[in-house]
Amino acid sequence: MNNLVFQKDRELDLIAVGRLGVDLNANEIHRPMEETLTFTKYLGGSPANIAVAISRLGLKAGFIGRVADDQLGRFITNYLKDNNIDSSSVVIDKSGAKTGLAFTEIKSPTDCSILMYRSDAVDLRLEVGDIKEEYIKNSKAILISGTALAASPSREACFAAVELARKNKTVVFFDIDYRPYTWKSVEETAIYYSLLAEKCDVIIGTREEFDMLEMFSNPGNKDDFVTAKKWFDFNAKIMVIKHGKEGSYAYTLERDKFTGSVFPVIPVKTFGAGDSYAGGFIYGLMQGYDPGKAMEIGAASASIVVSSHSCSDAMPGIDKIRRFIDQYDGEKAYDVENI
Ligand SMILES: Nc1ncnc2c1ncn2[C@@H]1O[C@H](COP(=O)(O)OP(=O)(O)O)[C@@H](O)[C@H]1O
Ligand SMILES: O=C(O)C[C@@H](O)[C@H](O)C(=O)COP(=O)(O)O
Repeated sequence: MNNLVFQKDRELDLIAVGRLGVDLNANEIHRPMEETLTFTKYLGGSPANIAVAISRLGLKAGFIGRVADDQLGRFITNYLKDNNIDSSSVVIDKSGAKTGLAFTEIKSPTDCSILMYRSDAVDLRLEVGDIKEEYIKNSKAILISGTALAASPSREACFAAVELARKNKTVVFFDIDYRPYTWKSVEETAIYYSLLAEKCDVIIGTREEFDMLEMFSNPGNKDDFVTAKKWFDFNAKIMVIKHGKEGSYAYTLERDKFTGSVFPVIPVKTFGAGDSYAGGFIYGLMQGYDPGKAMEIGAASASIVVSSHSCSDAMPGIDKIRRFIDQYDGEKAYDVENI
């Protein structure tokens, strides 16, 4: 059981809001990108990955975002449709703005990096007019991915989506997803993130992300409980603070603390952990599980995804997650294709 109230009789379970992008993951792994010859193209963008996770877990996901009116935009919308994600609120942008690209470098299981191409990124063209109350009213929850706050008009569109969600009792999840290169300054980031966080029901972020968020209100704080309490004084009901492969903690408004399990693996690459974790965790909460059990599903999903080449395409269904938990046998490399 958990303290969230999801409205019944809504067609959609979760609407993700924000970035639809493309990941280009190096095929020749364990090499620097300078020497990479070929890449595989996948759907990318943190909220897009989470929408795929939710859909693979058997819930009905929708998306609010903008895609370019070109081949990559069509690749993205086709991928959403093929994955049973409602794309009726994905707007085809005619301004000439381009899809954000994430080139990934996999030098070793722990040394990975992302080279982003995001000038005039189309996802940040999302407008308030793209946010339809009827759509949000028809979903049990929405998820805002923090990068969508980096610039106008996408920033205002996110605030509008959250206001409409609150008005219609649609639960608001906020995944901080802080990508420094998208922002002008850390001060600007902290201010807008904090303003949005005040309005959200569940906030998910890493310890470092909360350090950024609290740079004015709690400078130097490293205590997760102090962080959680700050947001409980606004609207938060569940707070999740992640500590990489050390695991994660959830705090509830009722002052319960849950320690998330972690299934350490020797990964193929490090990225994709946060998105798969968020997808599994949200799924668990929507099943009515307590935060501890929901975090276990998120952690197992993350272990599967970091053991795979892609983020979106590797998102597992619940049976695969359960089989992984059953077969888990300590920190080693897992052939997750065959679980
Ligand atoms: N190498 C790993 N092996 C197994 N699980 C991992 C690994 N790295 C991360 N995870 C899982 O993914 C969760 C989220 O990872 P984290 O790195 O904190 O997120 P982010 O990708 O947003 O920085 C962790 O709490 C943990 O459960
Ligand atoms: O979010 C992006 O634009 C890139 C993602 O698709 C990428 O694969 C990634 O960085 C995943 O994020 P994480 O789950 O927080 O590691």
